[in-house]
Amino acid sequence: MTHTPGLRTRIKICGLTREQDVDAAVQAGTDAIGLVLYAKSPRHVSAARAAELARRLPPFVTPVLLFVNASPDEVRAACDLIPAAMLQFHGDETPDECARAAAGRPFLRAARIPLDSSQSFDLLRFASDFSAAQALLLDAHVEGYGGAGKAFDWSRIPINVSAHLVLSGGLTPANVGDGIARLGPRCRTLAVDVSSGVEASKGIKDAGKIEQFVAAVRAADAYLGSTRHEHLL
Ligand SMILES: O=C(O)c1ccccc1NCC(=O)[C@H](O)[C@H](O)COP(=O)(O)O
Repeated sequence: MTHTPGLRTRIKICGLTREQDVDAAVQAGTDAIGLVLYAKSPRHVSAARAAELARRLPPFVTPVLLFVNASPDEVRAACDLIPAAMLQFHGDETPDECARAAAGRPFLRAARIPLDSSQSFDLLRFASDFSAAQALLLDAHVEGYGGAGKAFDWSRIPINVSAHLVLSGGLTPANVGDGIARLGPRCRTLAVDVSSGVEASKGIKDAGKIEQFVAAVRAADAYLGSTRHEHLL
């Protein structure tokens, strides 16, 4: 199975810190929001604050708790406050460390693709190592681990990744459609994840940009769906 144009591309908005931004993301029709539980991030929220924000979510919008090299105890304590959460491991965690910290909960594993194309990255090997992950989140390898608004070279993704992928890193309303068109056919299902591209400043989202981002994803899905129908005629 690949991410055929009939499938809706799922949308995650990451790095929310304010109630009005959670409401804007929900209102725009996103599928998930990311809450950064990494103390060094400018978008950091405490587990208690993440729980407050997650409480605003209606059913079927998933809170995703983002960790960087956190201990299993830290992860468990946050999950106790937000039992419906999915997890995102965005640091240097090994497959065993992810499994131990997740303790059976669904998780995303960030694959940090080097910006310098002379540095190799074996995504197929990574996918095999992290086969317990529900999806691989593709991001640029940046200082500070993520949320830098930098896009990696999408042509580095192999043609056939038999994994569920989340494309992230430097997405904006202007380039997300191109990303969907290029990566959708290479994976099982595709979601997109954005932080900087819908912000007014770090941790402060812009409701208008969120709307534009969601509209661009929907337009790409509709366009790809219609071109597929043309092929079938
Ligand atoms: O947002 C952060 O500050 C952050 C810090 C450390 C690890 C990950 C972080 N964010 C990850 C994300 O927001 C997204 O998953 C992804 O990196 C997209 O970010 P952006 O390029 O800013 O759209």
